[in-house]
Amino acid sequence: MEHIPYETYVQSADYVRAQLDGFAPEIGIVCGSGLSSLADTLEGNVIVVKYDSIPGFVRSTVEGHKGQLVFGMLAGKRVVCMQGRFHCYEGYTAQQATFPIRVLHLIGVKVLIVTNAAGGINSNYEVGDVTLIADHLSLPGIAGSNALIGPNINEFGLRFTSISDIYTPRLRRIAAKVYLTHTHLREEREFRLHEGVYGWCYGPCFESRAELRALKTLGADLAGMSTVPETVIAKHCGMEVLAMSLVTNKCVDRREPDTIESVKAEMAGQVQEVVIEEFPHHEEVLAAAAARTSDIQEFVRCIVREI
Ligand SMILES: O=P(O)(O)O[C@@H]1C[C@H](O)[C@@H](CO)O1
Ligand code: HPA
Repeated sequence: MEHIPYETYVQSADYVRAQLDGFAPEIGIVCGSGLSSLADTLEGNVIVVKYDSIPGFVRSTVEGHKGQLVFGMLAGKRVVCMQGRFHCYEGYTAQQATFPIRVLHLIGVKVLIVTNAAGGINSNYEVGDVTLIADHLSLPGIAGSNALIGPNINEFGLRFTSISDIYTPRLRRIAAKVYLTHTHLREEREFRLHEGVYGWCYGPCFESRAELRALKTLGADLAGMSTVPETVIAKHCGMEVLAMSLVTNKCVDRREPDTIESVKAEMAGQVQEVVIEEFPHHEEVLAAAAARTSDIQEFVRCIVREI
């Protein structure tokens, strides 16, 4: 794996800063699949910097991820939105995928809000619900895919970083309070908020039934293909982190019916019940995100106001 040296991040940050005419964002927002329009709500003198112009940035290859940084004001705060993120399943190393996060840190971002689309493993979760991420389960991380692998860059943080409080309690409390005090979000818009554990899966396959059962047993409420490398890198360089998932589909973890038993029953002339199950696909993810995008925009705007 090729190590990205500190100087490359600095060069990239210098380039981005030079486009900003003195604007210094304090809050960064990563827009998940289908949630790019969060950036459309920025106000003031909005500045757009395309990823393909920034040294060190790779290319966004996934539909629903535009590939640009958008700078502007949100609820009175200076903000930068990542309209599109990089995923390891696109063939990028965790360091390449998280490169922008360190660049945001270098240009002054102190708080990172990460959004994503995820599958609901927890059977109480419905499509359209939002979950504050309280913790994550990173099987790839445990097994050796961690964005911090390689020489430590001391300028960013410690070799051994505790991630016990990676999802900053102060920010989760703000988000919870916003939710509980904005009755119209809960009542008129039927916006349900949970708090749960995000299970990072490498992708790009959606998970098998057995994998989902294993994730559930291990304590994951959600399955997703992003976020964890970004939040680990953000924590390493001292940012406060708030992460939330939009549940875009329900995960099917039911066992496959036993083929031998069903063929036996068929041969004995018994009529078989046909169970039609909906498996996830990316179009469904984008559609579910589009349906909730304005509520999430409002939720994030209210949170940003309180930070
Ligand atoms: O970037 P996020 O995590 O929001 O996107 C999810 C995971 C895959 O990229 C995609 C699957 O539909 O949505
Ligand atoms: N699994 C993994 N990632 C996802 C899913 C899912 O079901 N839905 C959206 N992103």
